[in-house]
Amino acid sequence: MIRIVNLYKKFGDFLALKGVSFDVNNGEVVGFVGLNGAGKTTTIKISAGVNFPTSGDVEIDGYSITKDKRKASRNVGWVPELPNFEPDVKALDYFVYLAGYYGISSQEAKNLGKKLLEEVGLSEWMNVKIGKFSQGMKKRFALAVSLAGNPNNFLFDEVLNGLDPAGMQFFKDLVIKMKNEGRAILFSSHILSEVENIADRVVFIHKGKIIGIKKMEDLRKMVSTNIVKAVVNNYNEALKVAEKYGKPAIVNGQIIISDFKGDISELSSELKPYGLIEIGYERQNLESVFFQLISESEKSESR
Ligand SMILES: Nc1ncnc2c1ncn2[C@@H]1O[C@H](COP(=O)(O)OP(=O)(O)OP(=O)(O)O)[C@@H](O)[C@H]1O
Repeated sequence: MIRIVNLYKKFGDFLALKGVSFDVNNGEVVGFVGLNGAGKTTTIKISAGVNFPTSGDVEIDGYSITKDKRKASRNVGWVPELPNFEPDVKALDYFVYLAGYYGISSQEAKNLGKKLLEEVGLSEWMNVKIGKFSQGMKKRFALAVSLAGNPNNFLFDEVLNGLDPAGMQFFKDLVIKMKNEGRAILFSSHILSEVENIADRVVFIHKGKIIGIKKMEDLRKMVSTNIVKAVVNNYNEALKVAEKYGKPAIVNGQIIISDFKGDISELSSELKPYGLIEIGYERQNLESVFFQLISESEKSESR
């Protein structure tokens, strides 16, 4: 189990994490979703023990990553967004070297490396230098390394980014397998629909704060069809009009009215004086639910 407790992280004067707390239970996949720069990687690096929090802590199966780092980090595997390995070393040799950190002897590591590199689809590449690997192959290699200590908890940071469809399916299938084995998995993405078929719950982060924790089934229920989108010149006045028709918010320079009630042609006439450019029903998808949460959080922030 991964327990993230009130994490704060400062980079100079910039507060990148502002009290991040949530749990990932055993046998659960938690999607960790936020826009670029939201704080996902910072949270994950702290949880992996490769970065320190300014305050707060992460417990991995009860071990504190700040006070009992050795035990905690042994129990967590981490697949980074952009794995960075020594380019001139062959995959299997590198695996043996890295497995040394887990206290695995070199003969044992060699056998384990062969098995794990095969499992992640790199059997043909064991004696090839990592510098020759594509980004997707580096992620598979990072996965093999993270499996070396057979940890019960995993952190996947934007692993699907830049992968081909076969690579994406490989990682998704693996995550489901790990979940069924009872492991705790935190899986970050900036695209909610990417985690749709694997996550049990989704933790939304925005500007260093958790802005919502939702069960996947509840998120699906939120995807309704009664959404209207309008583009106007004068947003402030148009917003007041839109309030009569539902719950409006400005998202990406558009007025998005959720829970829309009424007649769209009447609204269209009412918005004309405010420079109406475009209006129509929005095909609602999971991503609009994500943007809705962001816009609600921005609104409450400005209050
Ligand atoms: N080493 C650092 N020094 C200064 N600022 C940093 C550093 N690392 C991250 N930040 C800042 O902290 C914020 C959160 O960054 P982080 O990488 O955690 O976001 P993210 O959600 O993972 O985004 P992305 O999807 O782009 O990776 C950003 O504003 C980023 O610029």
